[in-house]
Amino acid sequence: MTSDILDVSGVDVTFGGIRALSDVSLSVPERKITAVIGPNGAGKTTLFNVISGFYKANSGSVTFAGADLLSQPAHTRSANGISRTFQNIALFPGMTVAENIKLGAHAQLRTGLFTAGLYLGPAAREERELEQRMDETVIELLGLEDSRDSSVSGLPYGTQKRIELARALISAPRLLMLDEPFAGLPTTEKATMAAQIRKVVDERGVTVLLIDHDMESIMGMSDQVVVLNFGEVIAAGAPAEVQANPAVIEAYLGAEA
Ligand SMILES: Nc1ncnc2c1ncn2[C@@H]1O[C@H](COP(=O)(O)OP(=O)(O)OP(=O)(O)O)[C@@H](O)[C@H]1O
Repeated sequence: MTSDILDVSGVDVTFGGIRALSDVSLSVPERKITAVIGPNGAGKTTLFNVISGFYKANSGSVTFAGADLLSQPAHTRSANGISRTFQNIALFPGMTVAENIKLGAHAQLRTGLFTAGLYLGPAAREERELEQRMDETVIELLGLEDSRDSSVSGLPYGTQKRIELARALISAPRLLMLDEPFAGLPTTEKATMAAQIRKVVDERGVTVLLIDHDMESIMGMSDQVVVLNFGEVIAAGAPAEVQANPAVIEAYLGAEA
């Protein structure tokens, strides 16, 4: 049996006169893939930003593994076991793939980037352990062996997306939040990305919550789909169920009109 690892309940967010989220509730089952979809402006990014602690909710609660998240600042999410990627790739182009990935773990290192310069012994040991963990876990899992020591600039977009995924995974999160993992990918690479996200769930036991517009990828890979429209949840369930829901069809047809 699967239990829910994340519970969003009655969340309201307003910006001036705009109600970006209205009484939003959803549950994310552990070790499953949940996708949040909806037309442009539906509130998907706002929901991600509330869970991440970047936006304040006017009311409601977000509970992760039993802990109340909304009372904790954004920088505690990593320690809580939550990691995320962003809509636009934010890698350091002059650094290598491995260096970029390691940055994802530095919030967790005891010595940290700055104290590393002062206490070389423990820092060097921690760095070595981190490299080993990186090679054994994310590099191999995401098939980045060949580009490990290459500079990020010049690598194909699909590889850069995988590096972002690896950077979010190196901290061994329980919940991985992916903001548009399929955006900008050529069709041939979408299936690879979907398969790798599924691998992360099945082999590492990570729970995935993602936002995207790519219906084919989402419907093919998700265990649960939650649909937002004008800041409200209008449907939630298995992909086939959601696809056949008249309110969902109406929301998408309305958005195209
Ligand atoms: N920081 C902000 N200040 C003011 N309004 C905002 C802010 N962030 C979002 N909004 C508004 O809240 C609503 C929901 O926006 P949001 O970006 O969450 O939608 P979305 O579903 O992620 O859209 P898209 O698919 O286009 O990324 C929109 O009306 C948007 O203009």
